[in-house]
Amino acid sequence: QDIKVQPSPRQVNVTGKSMTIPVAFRLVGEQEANPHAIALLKQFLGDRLGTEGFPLYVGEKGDRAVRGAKRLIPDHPEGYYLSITDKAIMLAGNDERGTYYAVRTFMQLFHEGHLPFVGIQDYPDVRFRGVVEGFYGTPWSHEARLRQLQFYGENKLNTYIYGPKDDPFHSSPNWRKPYPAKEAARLAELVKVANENEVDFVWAIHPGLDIRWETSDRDSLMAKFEHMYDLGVRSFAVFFDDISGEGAKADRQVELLNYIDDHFVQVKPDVTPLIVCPTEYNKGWARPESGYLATIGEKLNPSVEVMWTGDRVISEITREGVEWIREQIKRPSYIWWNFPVSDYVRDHLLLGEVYGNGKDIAGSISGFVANPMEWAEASKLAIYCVADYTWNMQSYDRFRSWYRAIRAIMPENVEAFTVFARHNSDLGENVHRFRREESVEIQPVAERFMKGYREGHYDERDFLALQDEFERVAEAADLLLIDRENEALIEEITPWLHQFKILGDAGQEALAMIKAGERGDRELFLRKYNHVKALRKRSYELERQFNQNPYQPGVKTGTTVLQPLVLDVFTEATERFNRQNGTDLPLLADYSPCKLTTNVPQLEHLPLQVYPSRVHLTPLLEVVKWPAGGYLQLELDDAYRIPGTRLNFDVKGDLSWGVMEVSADGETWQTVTLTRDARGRLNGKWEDTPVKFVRFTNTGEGEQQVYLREFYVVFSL
Ligand SMILES: CCCCNC1=N[C@@H]2[C@@H](O)[C@H](O)[C@@H](CO)O[C@@H]2S1
Repeated sequence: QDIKVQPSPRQVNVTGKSMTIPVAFRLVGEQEANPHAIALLKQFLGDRLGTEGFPLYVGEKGDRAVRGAKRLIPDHPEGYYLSITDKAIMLAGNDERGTYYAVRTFMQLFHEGHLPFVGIQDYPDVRFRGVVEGFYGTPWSHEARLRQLQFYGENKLNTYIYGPKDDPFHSSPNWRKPYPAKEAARLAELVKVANENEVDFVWAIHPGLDIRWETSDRDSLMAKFEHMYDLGVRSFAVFFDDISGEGAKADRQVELLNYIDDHFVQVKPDVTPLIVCPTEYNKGWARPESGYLATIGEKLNPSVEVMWTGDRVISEITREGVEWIREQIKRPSYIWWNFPVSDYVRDHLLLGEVYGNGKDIAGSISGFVANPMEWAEASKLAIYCVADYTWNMQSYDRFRSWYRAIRAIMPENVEAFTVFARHNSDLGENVHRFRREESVEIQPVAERFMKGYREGHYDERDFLALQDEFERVAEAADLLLIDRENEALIEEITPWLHQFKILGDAGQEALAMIKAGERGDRELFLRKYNHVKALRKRSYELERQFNQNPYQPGVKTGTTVLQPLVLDVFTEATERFNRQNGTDLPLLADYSPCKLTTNVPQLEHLPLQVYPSRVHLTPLLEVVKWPAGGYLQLELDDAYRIPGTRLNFDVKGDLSWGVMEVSADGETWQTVTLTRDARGRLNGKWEDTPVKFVRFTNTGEGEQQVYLREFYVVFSL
């Protein structure tokens, strides 16, 4: 039978024969083998493991128990040789972690009472593989992290980087302080569980927002690392990302990092290489004239790992891209891949396939860690696929891996979760312009059907296929809402499941409008029309109630194909009904009363949040580089007696470099004085004249670096 092992092993030799599972195994090598591997084996085999029975040899290269396999063990970090014959079983690691991985693979070979006779030689493509908890938003809970570490052990991921932006002891101002006892105990427990799962727990510090380049702060940082070392941490990172000003200076950063490397990492016997997040962390932001990367490349100790997100903040990792950065930093880069992170599209779940990264990049990278969603369980889909991809790139198959991930995470509801994940994978319009495929199978059917329907002749088979898909959507939502196999996951995605149910119902009812219209059954048409409008309203109310946050509040699902299809069918059917019956049934308003124009590159595609009386700009997480002459303008669909504008550029110093203006016609502008309120936000008010345009311009001499925390216009009370 074909061997199903996750991640896909490199070299598998099957004989096609197998044996029934022995009732007892005689363990040989317990004293010398990796204790975590032995513990895992004991936990898995239970009382079948003892001093009698079928021989089971376990150990690392050089151990007596696996002496016979010496030249068969791959000479690669974390590599292993596994063999099952009618004589014995051999689990031989090239190092301690390799032995652990051999056990993990062995556990997956048990199948319906049989063990296949097989020889496996296996090792990972990428040295450091795993997850960086580096997103903005609610940090993962302690329980979620424990489940994650277990999941990484199961999937041969060896790295978890702890760096949640919103943890005050990771970032400013409390990075200087030790953790309080309760948090410290939890971190110590995470380190212990990480070790049991052969995962390096990397603790990251984010000092750049307020670090002073003096020995006092350097000593504070060293003391904090010692504190973390005492908690059991043996892997460390320093994040200099998303900062501006003093903390962003390359030579200062390098001086500090080399000091830490020389006086901490290199002197401790058991600390893994230091990892750094540079300030210029993607090619889009790299400024050769700044010399930042050149300084890193030339002066930073070669043993320090340098992270990189690719050509842009959110981007696919290509061979060309990693070879470019390797030239700059004079070492392989340690990839921080910003997927499935959704802190810039918080109303979406990213459950789609992992694709777009090169299969030929292993030679130019030292690490590959995924930055996940704040939804820990939902992120496992992508993390599973990243484990497969980074272990064995050449054999990676994006669909096979995704499908296996679904089976691993929701074994009792594979079909329902597949339907749900299929339609919750794209991000919608976003500031990074990063998009993912969604509803791939049904998309051509939807497109062909709408075209046919508009031209007056659609294919009934398409109609039925769409009806069937919407039925499956509704069914999947209900099946998953009552699922108990992974309650933590269901709890995370429940708002989206409710939205998904509404979508499934609305799709079926919109299609029923078509049939009622064709039959001239006015009463039935009106029933379906009213039902769809009611569903739409429920959907809006759900958006207002769940997942509220200052960035992208609400709950979006099926936004790329299914939602637009419901709207198109509803609109077309209603317009036809109105023409045939001389009625004026209103359509579903989906307009936006406001347009954004700007010449500030990072703001060009910023989505707007429209509320009944306000228009919000989506706040940005990153530093915005605002060039001289750069402007941001909101144009409303009409002139409103706007009572005011509020903006909150989180900058040190004043905003004298900028001016806020309003206009009724886009020709004559009047300046608005900005006053700062108690929370440091700037409010603009003007006398009571109609306004259609609001703009803010950098009228100063040079580029300004700001955090765009809040910019909204109130246009009716
Ligand atoms: C080289 C690695 C540094 C990456 N640092 C980043 N910081 C931000 C993260 O906290 C966010 O989650 C990510 C996505 O919005 O964007 C950037 S990516």
